[in-house]
Amino acid sequence: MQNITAAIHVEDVTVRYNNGHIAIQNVSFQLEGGTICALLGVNGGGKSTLFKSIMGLIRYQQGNIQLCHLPVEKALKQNLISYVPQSEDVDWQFPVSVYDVVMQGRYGYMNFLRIPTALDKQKVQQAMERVDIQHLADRQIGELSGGQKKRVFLARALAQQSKVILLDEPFTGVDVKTENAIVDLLGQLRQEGHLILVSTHNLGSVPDFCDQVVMINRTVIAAGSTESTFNQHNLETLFGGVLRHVKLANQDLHDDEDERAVTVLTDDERPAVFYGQTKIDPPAPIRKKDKQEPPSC
Ligand SMILES: Nc1ncnc2c1ncn2[C@@H]1O[C@H](COP(=O)(O)OP(=O)(O)OP(=O)(O)O)[C@@H](O)[C@H]1O
Repeated sequence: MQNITAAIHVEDVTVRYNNGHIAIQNVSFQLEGGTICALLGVNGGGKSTLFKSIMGLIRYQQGNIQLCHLPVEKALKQNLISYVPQSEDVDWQFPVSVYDVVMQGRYGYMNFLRIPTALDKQKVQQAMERVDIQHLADRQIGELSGGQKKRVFLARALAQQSKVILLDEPFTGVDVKTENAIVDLLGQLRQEGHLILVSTHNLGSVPDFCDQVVMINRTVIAAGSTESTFNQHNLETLFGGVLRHVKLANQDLHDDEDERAVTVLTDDERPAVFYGQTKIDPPAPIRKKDKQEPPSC
């Protein structure tokens, strides 16, 4: 157990659901510890399916997955991997307290009677404090806000002390403060040698906190360091269009010379600005007295 290092090896994995739909096909990539990797893709691109395959929750028809250089089943038994699911995948009506949910992270260390030891209680307390939810310990999970629920599941992952952490859209529905707190926490976990795979639709923050990127649309479109992979070509291939105002690893993608996505329609003195099909807040109207007169000669 001492020499085990965080790693995910996915090799040529294909998942076909019972209705015949192939959700992911020939997916391959490798990640090592001390890394935060963004998993990016369109809705329905196969991100959750990939997470569930890595967690051993669904079967794949082809290929192989190894966690920390072990078969998935063994890695799960050794508590080497934890999973923060999408909110939609959780039954919030289930009558269980915040403390109990975080304690679930310790189940793998208990025998079948599931009686927590002093160490289990200590780890749960520490995990709740680390994400600042200790004051919510006795609350029912279903009573919490979206951001609080996310933090509860993060605390469960922390209590589990796993080497690999999968997070399925942790930033959906959370405020900026909570998002920043989660990003800070992930940075600390990376420093501690954990491997974090995080799916997100929040492209703007990817270069700020992720050092690796895997782009998936049924199969892997691109994978590698953020610097070499999170670029305009790959993003446009992945999302099938023109992207604007996304901060790339080394530069800003915005380019006013590119007329494909930005249309400025002059409406009297108040221009309307569109990014693709989306109208954004127009700039302040140009007041006549602000207008510069051409220099007189
Ligand atoms: N249980 C299922 N049975 C059949 N098809 C499924 C099942 N779950 C997902 N799918 C299909 O597999 C594809 C991939 O779904 P998945 O949930 O993995 O995508 P995703 O990338 O996580 O999407 P999102 O960004 O919307 O969460 C989709 O076309 C979806 O409709």
